[in-house]
Amino acid sequence: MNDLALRAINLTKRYGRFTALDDLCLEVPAGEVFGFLGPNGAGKSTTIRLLLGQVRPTAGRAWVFDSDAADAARAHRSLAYVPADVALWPQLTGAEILRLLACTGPGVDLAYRDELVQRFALDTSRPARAYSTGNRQKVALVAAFATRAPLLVLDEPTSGLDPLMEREFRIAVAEARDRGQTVFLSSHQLAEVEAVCDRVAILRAGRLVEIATIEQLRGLHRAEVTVSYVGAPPPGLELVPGVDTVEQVSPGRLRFSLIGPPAPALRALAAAEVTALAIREPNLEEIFLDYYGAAKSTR
Ligand SMILES: Nc1ncnc2c1ncn2[C@@H]1O[C@H](COP(=O)(O)OP(=O)(O)OP(=O)(O)O)[C@@H](O)[C@H]1O
Repeated sequence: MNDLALRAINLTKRYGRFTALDDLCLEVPAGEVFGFLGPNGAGKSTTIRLLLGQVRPTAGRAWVFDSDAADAARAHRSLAYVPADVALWPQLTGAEILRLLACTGPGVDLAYRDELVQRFALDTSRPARAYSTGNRQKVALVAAFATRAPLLVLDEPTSGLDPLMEREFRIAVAEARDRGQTVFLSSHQLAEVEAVCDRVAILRAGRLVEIATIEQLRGLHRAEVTVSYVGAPPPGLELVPGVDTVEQVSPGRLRFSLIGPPAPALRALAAAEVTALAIREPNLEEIFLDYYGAAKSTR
């Protein structure tokens, strides 16, 4: 099987004169847990629909392993999909739905499925019409995680789950990774993406603005440094490359923001009698807001 689970080349979708997705180039290696982020309307669902072969690209192409994404019947043999709005057969019970879904995919680990039903505290004896949004989501997640499909495409999969179930979700993603499955996770839950993903892509107004590991993203964004010292403050700190907004928070205490490697700033600090130093790296939410803040006016 191909080493790439997903590949998009110049993938573009226009609706009339409006460009929902613009020239997306993306590669997701098999076995990776990949986060797909973007504000509302950025083009995440459009991308997923293109990857699933549900809409045709205006330009470009996409592949799921060796299959052209447009050949949905073939491509879907190697993936399981959890949509953002899970719709189930209202008259069937959870158990009947899980049995039905098991017949459609590339095979199911039944023992693991039963374990997931317990872990997600899902009452499978009830008809789907009686399920809450979160319970419908659980049925779809249990069905997806229990398949042996090499690729799991999850579109906002935890929006209806409570924190305990979110925790189960994170564990299930880690187990999928351990089995060698690839996970493509579109999410608004930035802490979740930060916790489970190897790499993330950030989409803004239909364009890919960043694709990197969380560590790399942190390196591109501001860390907040707080330094305590006795005697004279470190001289010339504001002139050091990467240092910005130096602020005296109290006598003997400075705070500044730092982008890039800390070595030049540390050399400058060495000139003072530093008694304490704290570097707080940005979390994914702050990184995302950096991009999002700059994007507000563009769509
Ligand atoms: N069938 C369509 N016809 C016209 N415009 C569309 C169509 N589908 C999507 N769009 C537009 O394309 C843009 C991207 O939509 P998309 O649903 O991909 O965003 P998203 O990132 O998934 O957003 P959300 O996080 O809100 O789900 C939006 O501005 C949307 O209005």
